[in-house]
Amino acid sequence: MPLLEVDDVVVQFGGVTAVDHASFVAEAGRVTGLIGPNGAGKTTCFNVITGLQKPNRGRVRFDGRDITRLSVPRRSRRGMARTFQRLEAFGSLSVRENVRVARDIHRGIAGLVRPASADVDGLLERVGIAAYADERADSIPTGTARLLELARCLACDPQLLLLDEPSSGLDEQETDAFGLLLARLAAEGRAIVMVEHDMDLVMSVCDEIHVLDFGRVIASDAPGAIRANPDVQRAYLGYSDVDEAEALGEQTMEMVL
Ligand SMILES: Nc1ncnc2c1ncn2[C@@H]1O[C@H](COP(=O)(O)OP(=O)(O)OP(=O)(O)O)[C@@H](O)[C@H]1O
Repeated sequence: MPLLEVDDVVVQFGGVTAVDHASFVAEAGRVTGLIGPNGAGKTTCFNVITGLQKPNRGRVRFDGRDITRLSVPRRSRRGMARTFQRLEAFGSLSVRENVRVARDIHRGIAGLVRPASADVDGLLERVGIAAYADERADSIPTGTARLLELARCLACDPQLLLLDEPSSGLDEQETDAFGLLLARLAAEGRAIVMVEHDMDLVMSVCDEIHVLDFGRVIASDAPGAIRANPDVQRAYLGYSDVDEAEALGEQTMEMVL
């Protein structure tokens, strides 16, 4: 049974259908990509999964239970954590304090009585930002701040980790290290769902990819099959361009996606 099931979800904003009967799953132990052109509905799906957006129809199930009506905090307590496209760290706190706050809140009363500084430093080490532990969060580079947000999620020891464009701001070397970290986090039994525009990262780290276009899931498959899927090519390139790309040969199309 998949850890996360999104079942026939529809979200409308006035006349705009942001998510259109979307169904997809994410399994524990795997990295799942959610990709699609700008405005395809990826972040709205994340908002529905985490409870920030009420769907007009459809269900979300987590670990076999219907959570469609659960509040954001209750979903978090069940084992979900997410990052946002826009950085959301507490700017005036240090990097270490940001992670400690997440850890202590997650541990509740126990966290207030016995703050877990050793675990916090271990998490900073794990995501590769220990050198920034004492820096203010609003003074660190964007890529480092994204890793800080990942560390804050991990402080809640989530079963499901939802990452919204986690590699933006990372350089090539940091992105490679980040891909390896994601694979290790999944190998621990977590389900990771990632919205990401860096196709090299998506193709190298994801076990399965769901492609959204105008709110609809147009393909769900392994990376190789997604790359070769003509509907996916069309969604990214546009109809006229795909004909042109086909004329130029398959290799050209593969380079685009
Ligand atoms: N709160 C809102 N009110 C009105 N329209 C919205 C709202 N949130 C999203 N939309 C619209 O819903 C559609 C899907 O948006 P969404 O942000 O989910 O797409 P996305 O795939 O995450 O895009 P991007 O890759 O650019 O972040 C877009 O047309 C967007 O303009």
